[in-house]
Amino acid sequence: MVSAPFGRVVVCGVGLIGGSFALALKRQGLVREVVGLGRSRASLEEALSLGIIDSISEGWADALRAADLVLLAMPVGSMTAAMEAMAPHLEPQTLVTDAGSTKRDIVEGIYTHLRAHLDRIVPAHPIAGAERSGASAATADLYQGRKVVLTPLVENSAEALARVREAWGACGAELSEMSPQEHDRVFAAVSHLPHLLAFALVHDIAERANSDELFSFAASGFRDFSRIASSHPEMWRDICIANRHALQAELDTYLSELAWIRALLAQGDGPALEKLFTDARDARNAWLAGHFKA
Ligand SMILES: NC(=O)c1ccc[n+]([C@@H]2O[C@H](COP(=O)([O-])OP(=O)(O)OC[C@H]3O[C@@H](n4cnc5c(N)ncnc54)[C@H](O)[C@@H]3O)[C@@H](O)[C@H]2O)c1
Ligand SMILES: O=C(O)C(=O)C[C@]1(C(=O)O)C=C[C@@H](O)C=C1
Repeated sequence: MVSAPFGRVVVCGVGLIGGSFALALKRQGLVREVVGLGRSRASLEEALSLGIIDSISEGWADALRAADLVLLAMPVGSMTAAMEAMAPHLEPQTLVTDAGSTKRDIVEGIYTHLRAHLDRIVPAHPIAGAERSGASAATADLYQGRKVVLTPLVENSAEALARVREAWGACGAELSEMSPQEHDRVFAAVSHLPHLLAFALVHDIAERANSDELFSFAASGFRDFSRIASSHPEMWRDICIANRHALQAELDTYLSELAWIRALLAQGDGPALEKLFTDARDARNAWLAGHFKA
């Protein structure tokens, strides 16, 4: 239950994630106007024509005037600069959240550039998305029934935290909280590594002399494994660089697993291979059925 509407909401980076947030709040009747801010005039015009935003702002000074809530939804590598630019214009009533896929770097940026506003900046990460990007991919129900992880700052006021929880909750999300460190470790394993592997496999196939032949026979197994290699390269560059330490650790663990599997193949050890596949299938099926400790 949301206690009061948000009035003026500013979305910086009106793509899949920012656009879906705006549409969800609009559908709930929780916002009087959504102001869009971004890097590309053409994509903001598109968001305007799709009814995702109500106006385009030329800069932070104009956008932040009487703003109730700001969502930062551009690639994580651009967020720190945005924080620096917005700092002089942030008014005392304005709440800020973000949608960045990494959290340690975002929290570091907040402490560097928005120190005077720590009570009301609540970092977040919606665990929902797609390989598609841009305003035209945005939908009002993207967050419905999906998780949003908040990494609140100790300085957050109870009221600010409650209001930001209300905003994401109104989008239909289930909320949880963790530290930025834990967040980045968890998502290195279950989001960032899988994307890296998908990009790597497709890149490897594409670079081969007989890639046309290989692609011509690739079917649904390849399609399922590689779907996320259609994701936005800039976004994933930024995520991988921001979380590179945790990601390298995950990559090392994965390389050990591959080395073990390679050894089983070299030994022709069918039973061990079958056990590994059975364990993996059982684990995935249990995950699909929601059988895991929360
Ligand atoms: N796509 C996903 O599955 C997903 C899921 C959860 C979180 N995220 C995070 O959400 C953010 C946005 O991702 P998306 O999928 O909406 O990407 P997107 O490409 O659909 O949208 C990003 C928007 O930001 C704009 N932009 C780029 N650089 C900018 C800058 N310096 N200043 C202002 N605007 C800028 C782009 O023009 C674009 O409109 C990223 O931080 C990403 O890590 C993405
Ligand atoms: O569904 C997809 O295409 C996604 O990649 C979404 C996904 C993920 O599950 O890894 C990607 C990045 C995010 O930060 C959160 C969600």
